[in-house]
Amino acid sequence: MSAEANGSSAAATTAGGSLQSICYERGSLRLLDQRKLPLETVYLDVKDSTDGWTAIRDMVVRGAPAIAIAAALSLAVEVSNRDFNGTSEDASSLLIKKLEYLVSSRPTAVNLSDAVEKLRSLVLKTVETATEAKTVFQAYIDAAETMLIDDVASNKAIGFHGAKHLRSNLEDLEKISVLTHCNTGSLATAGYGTALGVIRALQSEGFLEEAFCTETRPFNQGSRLTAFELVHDRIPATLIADSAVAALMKAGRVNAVIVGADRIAANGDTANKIGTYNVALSAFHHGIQFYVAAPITSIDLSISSGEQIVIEERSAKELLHSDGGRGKQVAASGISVWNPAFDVTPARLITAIITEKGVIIKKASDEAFDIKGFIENAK
Ligand SMILES: CSC[C@@H](O)[C@@H](O)C(=O)COP(=O)(O)O
Repeated sequence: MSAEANGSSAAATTAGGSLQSICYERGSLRLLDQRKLPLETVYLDVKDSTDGWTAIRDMVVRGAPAIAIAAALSLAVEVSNRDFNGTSEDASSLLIKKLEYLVSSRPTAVNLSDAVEKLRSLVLKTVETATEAKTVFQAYIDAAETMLIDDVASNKAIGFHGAKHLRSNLEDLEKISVLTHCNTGSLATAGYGTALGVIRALQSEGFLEEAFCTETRPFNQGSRLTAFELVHDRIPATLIADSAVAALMKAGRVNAVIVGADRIAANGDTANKIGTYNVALSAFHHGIQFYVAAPITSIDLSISSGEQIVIEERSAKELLHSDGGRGKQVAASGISVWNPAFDVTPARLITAIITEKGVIIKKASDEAFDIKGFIENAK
């Protein structure tokens, strides 16, 4: 993976004005190094799946949809640029082996394993009729590129459904203030964002009073990335420490919470960035609506509850040192550390789940969601 320093913050902006963490054209993939934001805009060249795996594990690119797309495209670039003398079966085995490797980069977000499974099935289907390796590679590249395009459309639909739902649910308010946690914006997706996409939609409809973003320790996705996106889009916004959430709610300054998801179980239990559960408990105590905004690809119907979600644990250094592990030591030497990257918010604390197909709500008496039924009806 090679670094290409790119002097101005305009480098992280598309012609259309939205921030872009994944810059792709056939045969070339560059990822915005999110570890360096907001102070430096540096793109790293990703030449193959090994670079893709490293970029995901080391948090160059992060956020559930973005890591799935970056993984898929890193392999697309690898096969676009290589001379290959094998058969279609050889091409298929190579792709499947590399997909299995890519899925091992981070465990919690289901979007990555969902993308890998879809691409794997596509490769296996293609090889049934393809006689040449290049046909298998081409089918793979086309499918990976479609994932990039589809994600932006899906996020815009989440924004639309979310804003509509919140406007009707909070119709007695002229404008609302929304709290979010972690980063779920353009940087965490192919563009626009999920929870932050809903905030963008509320803002463009004139219904947003103010957005609050938490720091999201220890990696500071909120203070470094969400704050960066909110300032970039000129959305009225205030940064708070994670520990200020309850006080902010008690002061009556939040009307709704909207967060993203890394994996949603069939009953609606949701894994998201560590600290989300604290925010949900606080919202529940203060009678504030708590929404999850995520694409259908973040739903894992193979697990019945959040207890089955594997939670990634990250390096102690992220807590022991400042700047998410990249700065100087700030904790006492010798202390032991527990650093889970995600937690699970139980479905009973979640008001509704906003997807690109509409909003999943509970029956009044239910604590869980019927997500399977919703998806079947939405087909
Ligand atoms: C649209 S991104 C949704 C989630 O992936 C996001 O809220 C989150 O938890 C990201 O965690 P990260 O560790 O930064 O990858």
